[in-house]
Amino acid sequence: MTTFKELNVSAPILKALESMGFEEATPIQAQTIPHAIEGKDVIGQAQTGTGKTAAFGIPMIELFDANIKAVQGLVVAPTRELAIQVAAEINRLGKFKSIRALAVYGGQHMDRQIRALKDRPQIVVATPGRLLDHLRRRTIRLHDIKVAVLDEADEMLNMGFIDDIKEILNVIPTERQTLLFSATMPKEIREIATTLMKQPVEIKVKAKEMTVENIDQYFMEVPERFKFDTLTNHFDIHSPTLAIVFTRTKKRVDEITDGLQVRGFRAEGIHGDLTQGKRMSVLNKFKHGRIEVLVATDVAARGLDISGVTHVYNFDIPQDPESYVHRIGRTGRAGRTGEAISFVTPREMSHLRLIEQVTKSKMKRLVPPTNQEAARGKQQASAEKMLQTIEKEDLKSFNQTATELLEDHDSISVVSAALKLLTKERKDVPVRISSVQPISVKNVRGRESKRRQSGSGGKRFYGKRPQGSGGGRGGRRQGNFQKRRGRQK
Ligand SMILES: Nc1ncnc2c1ncn2[C@@H]1O[C@H](COP(=O)(O)OP(=O)(O)OP(=O)(O)O)[C@@H](O)[C@H]1O
Ligand SMILES: [Mg+2]
Repeated sequence: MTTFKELNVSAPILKALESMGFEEATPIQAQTIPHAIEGKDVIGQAQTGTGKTAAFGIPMIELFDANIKAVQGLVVAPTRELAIQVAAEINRLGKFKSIRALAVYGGQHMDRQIRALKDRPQIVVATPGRLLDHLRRRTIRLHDIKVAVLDEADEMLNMGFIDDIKEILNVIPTERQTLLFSATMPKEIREIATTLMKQPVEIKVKAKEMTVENIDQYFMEVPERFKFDTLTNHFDIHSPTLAIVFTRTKKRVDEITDGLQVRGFRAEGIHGDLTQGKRMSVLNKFKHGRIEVLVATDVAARGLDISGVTHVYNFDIPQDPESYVHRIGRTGRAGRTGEAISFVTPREMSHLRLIEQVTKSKMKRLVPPTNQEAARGKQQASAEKMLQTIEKEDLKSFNQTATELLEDHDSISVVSAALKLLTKERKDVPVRISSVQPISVKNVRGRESKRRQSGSGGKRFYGKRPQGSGGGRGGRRQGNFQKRRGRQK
């Protein structure tokens, strides 16, 4: 265990860390902060939710001068929401040293951003497209940059972003320090990365699996046409509190969201075709628990830190193993537990095995729940509500009526009626989700060989990915109830 003081972090940052409730450095922080403060280039790889943001945020704040009114640090992140989140975390860390970070991203008014940039924040956290816009309009100067960070580095250096990143890095002085972070770093990407760096120190927090061990991983073999009913049945049994449901296309995000709403779940979708205002409002609702299910493309797969996500569903299994790691990493963060459930069509079983192999993790098979089990699950949730009321509430004022009821009716009928009233009628409206091609190892190989022909020699496909994600949360109440009854999960 390493304290931040032992890492020679200065007083204003220690004060901020204390106010944030960070008591000890996480392993990636303990291992990277000293090298980064020394001025070394670093490639840092550690599992999802283990504090990589502060691992690059703290050294930047330490190295920068609040009196210099110029952008001294740049963080590039793949999505707008992530840029906003990273800037917010850096602002919390830098508060007592007056180091400010500004998020610069697409979908926001250019004028407003230009004005904010004129205030000369010390750190800019940007998405690549918008940053290039500013560079071309000369509304941002990157000449004083001392440290450049690629968060989600492997994503930033895949085929979809590499040219933008090179264009950005070309503008930054070569004596810069470059820091790269991600939970995944495929070998091919690591090779590209090192060409952009100066003798980087490579830090890989040793872990048996690429995924976090406090996420329980499951899969269900379920034909495409039964996926949606399986999802709502699972919700009924586990009553998720906050869940993300990841799916492959924007269209499916919309369809699943609509279907969930029709069936009475508080769900909203997020994907790249929505306005920035809508994306933010959906995410905020989810963060504050005003919706229980977030349906998403991979746009929400990387980096987002939403506390209390209990369940991640892969409604569609992701194309590549890295995407799997990042998607399920939206739960089980900062030492918490979580569950990940992946739906796999029979033809995709070999793809699931490939994901297990690459991530060195094992998913346990779950049998898809039946409608009867779902109906019973909902009753149990109601029973749990009743038990909690018995334990916590003062029921004296109801006693007289209860006694009268029991004089005329047997207790089973009275309790059954109470349960019926408490249990939400399931709106069994048929929902049709338009189907997609199953992913198969063959598909992936096809793309690989295309990539090899283009001379990249990669083992897997790292092209621009579809954006999306989703989620939900589930059943602590239910779990307690079942435990009391001594039932297995
Ligand atoms: N030393 C610490 N002590 C306690 N909490 C911490 C510490 N460092 C970071 N955290 C918290 O842990 C959570 C996860 O951190 P962060 O988002 O930086 O993870 P990450 O490694 O970047 O994950 P991902 O790979 O998903 O991007 C955040 O809520 C963060 O505030
Ligand atoms: Mg991160």
